[in-house]
Amino acid sequence: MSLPAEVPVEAAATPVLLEARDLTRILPAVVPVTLVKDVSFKIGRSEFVAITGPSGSGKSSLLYLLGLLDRPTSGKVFIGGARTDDLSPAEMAHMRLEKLGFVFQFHFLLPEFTTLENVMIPMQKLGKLSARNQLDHATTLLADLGLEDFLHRRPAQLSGGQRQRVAVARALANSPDLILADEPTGSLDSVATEQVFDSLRKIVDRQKTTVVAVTHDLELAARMERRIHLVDGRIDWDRQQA
Ligand SMILES: Nc1ncnc2c1ncn2[C@@H]1O[C@H](COP(=O)(O)OP(=O)(O)OP(=O)(O)O)[C@@H](O)[C@H]1O
Repeated sequence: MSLPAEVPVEAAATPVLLEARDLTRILPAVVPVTLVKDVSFKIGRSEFVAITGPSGSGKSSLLYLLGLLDRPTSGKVFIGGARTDDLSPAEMAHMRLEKLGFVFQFHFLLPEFTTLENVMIPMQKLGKLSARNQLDHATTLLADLGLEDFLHRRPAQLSGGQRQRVAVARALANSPDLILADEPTGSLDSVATEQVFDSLRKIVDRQKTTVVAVTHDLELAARMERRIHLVDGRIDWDRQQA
């Protein structure tokens, strides 16, 4: 069943953390390519939101705009009520480091570093914690995700699911308000998918972090509280789920 475009969801019960306002992204070319068109929504704190849609519908492009990895052609992204369109590239990078965490389909862990070191890297970059506290925080995050026995292993010595959970821990390193995940379970088997999904669920429930995840897995999408469905770069529908 297809609902009319941009069905409004109920007013968010929690304060708005992320707002997309009339986002459009067009790639300039001889024949311009529209990746995202007139997308608007508000996402509250500690919401767990799936972005779904057919291949090529603009899911990743939208996530890059929300994550300040790309700039819209028109429209704005607000994070914590603050506009982001007037930020310099350096300010955008700082906001990504401080407020956002990213999980991609492939883990992008640094192969020469251990699990602990990979999780500590974003903390070192932000420079807010002492070395001792970085170590303690990374150890706690990894233990929370069931990885306490793998702290000193390198990525090649871990399973796919373990690697992806390390990537989730790394995304949490600087206690972000928002985790953006692009097909976080896309390269995993069903057991590892379940483990990674549980990790994300824990983050939402325990730490009240907002998670927005692009997924092709409709069974997983059905287990998130809200689903935004894209078709041809536009919101086809946006629904709260039981
Ligand atoms: N650099 C680019 N140049 C030309 N077209 C592009 C570029 N990047 C994306 N596109 C096109 O924009 C559209 C949206 O791409 P996007 O990757 O956001 O879709 P998606 O929904 O994430 O797809 P998938 O589910 O297959 O990953 C697609 O038609 C894609 O081919």
